[in-house]
This record gives sequence, structure tokens and C-alpha cells, in this order.
Amino acid sequence: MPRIAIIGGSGVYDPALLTNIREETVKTPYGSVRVKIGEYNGEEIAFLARHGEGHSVPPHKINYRANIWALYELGVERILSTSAVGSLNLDMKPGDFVILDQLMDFTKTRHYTFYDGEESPHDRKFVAHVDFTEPYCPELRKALMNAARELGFTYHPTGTYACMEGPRFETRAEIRALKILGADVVGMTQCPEAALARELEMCYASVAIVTNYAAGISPNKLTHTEVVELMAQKSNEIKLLLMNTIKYIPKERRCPCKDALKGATGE
Ligand SMILES: O=P(O)(O)O[C@H]1O[C@H](CO)[C@@H](O)[C@H]1O
Ligand SMILES: Nc1nc2[nH]cnc2c(=O)[nH]1
Repeated sequence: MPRIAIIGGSGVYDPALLTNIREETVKTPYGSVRVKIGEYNGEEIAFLARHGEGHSVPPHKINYRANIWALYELGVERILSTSAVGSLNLDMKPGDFVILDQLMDFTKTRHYTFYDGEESPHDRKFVAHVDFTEPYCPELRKALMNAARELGFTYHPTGTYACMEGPRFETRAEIRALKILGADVVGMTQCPEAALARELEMCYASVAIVTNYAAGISPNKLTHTEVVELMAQKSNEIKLLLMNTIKYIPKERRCPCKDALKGATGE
């Protein structure tokens, strides 16, 4: 049973470096999800391509609830993910790794919770308001930093991610506003993915890879081609970082993530 899962974002479509890979189709109340399960250093690791293997699913159409529920069904406790981002912070340049510690949600049409009360399509028919002060697991963030340091990779230990609806990129005015609000990087997929993991008391962290400067900061037209090309250039480093992080993840969970529902339902 895999305790750890990796969600690969744009440019990270295969569970390279895993061995003995099998594929499972996990049925969830939100639909079926194909998950790959392999081994790394004798430990079972689950892998999920966020956009599907051929990048066939755009950010606003991803079935985030099915994805996270599927990993929960498999017994996953810890989720590491990648996020390709634009940078609003000149210190965070293309090719840099950012270990996210904060996020802001500007998405509009997504499904944000598992807890729809009586309408929930499962037996958790209650209302829950989870604490999200710290949206990322401190233990997973530390593990990512330890691995990046060991590998000698340039990384930023904190970063605030603004999640936009997409699928278009931003206007110059939107980036100007996000900068005033304190965003360092911008993407389209951390919300509701991170919050849904917290709602199932799973640990979640994301390493953002800066693929471009954001609209109005970059002198060039923004293209998904540039995003995928940069991710391809960083592919080996990203896989090394993710695999090297595994050994730094404590077996015992001492983080607040595991108790997220305590006090959230008013019980
Ligand atoms: O966040 P990931 O899945 O890395 O994808 C990023 O890349 C796409 C834009 O090129 C958007 O979907 C953005 O969110
Ligand atoms: N929203 C958004 N997502 C990205 N992913 C990679 N670059 C960008 C960007 O500039 N904006």
C-alpha cells in the first residue's frame, strides 16, 4: 500500500525512476482515476499525471476531487506535487525551484470540497471548515528542502502561489494586482488540490518550477510551449529532487495535517 504519492503537473507525465510499475483504476464517488504504483528503494510510491498522460485535461477541468480521493483510497498519507509557474518575483528566475508555503485562490468554477453536507456522494455527509492557515505540510516542505540542499539545487524555501482559473495566462494588470497582494508565483492548479488533501487529513506539498516571468514582467509572449520546454530541460532535476525527498519524509506523522478534521465539523 503506497504511503507516498507524487502528482506530476505540466511536463511531469511519467513516474520515471520508479520500478515494477503497475496501473490501478481506482473507483471514487467522483469518478474513476488511473494511478500508477511503482517502487523506489523498496517503498511503494503512487504516481498520478494531473493533466492526464497526454496533457489532455486543462487546469479548470481537472477532476481534483476524484484524484485526491483515489490517493486516499490507496492509503496514501503524503502527497508531493510539481507545479509549473510564472514568476512575479525577479529573484525567482526561470529554472528555479520554489518550495511553496502559501497560496491564494482566485479560481472560479471548481469543486472546492468533499463535504457537501447531505449532497455528499459518500457517507461523509457533514459540513467541515478545515484550518488552512498553513496550506502546506511542514514536514514535507522540510523534506523537499533537505533533498534540494543535498543535490545542490538552487531553491527558494518559501513562496506564495496565486492560483488563477486559466486556461488563459494573465493580463499585465492581473499580475500587477497579484504582486501588490504578495504573490511570488502564479499557476492554475494548486487550488483546490491542496485544500482537498487537507480535507482528507493528508499531507501535501508542492515544488514549483519557474518556467517564465509572468505577463507584463516577461518581455516575451507567454506560451505553454515555453512552459513544457523548460520543464523538459529540468525533467531530470525534478525527478531526482522528488525521489531524493522520499528518504527525508518521516515515517511517523507529527504534523497538524493528520488532525485537520478535529474541530472542523463543530463536533
Ligand atoms: O500547475 P501545472 O499542472 O504544473 O500546470 C501549469 O502549466 C499550465 C500552463 O502552461 C497550467 O496548467 C499551469 O497550472
Ligand atoms: N497562471 C499561470 N500559470 C503558469 N504556469 C507556468 N507559467 C504560468 C503563468 O505565467 N501563469
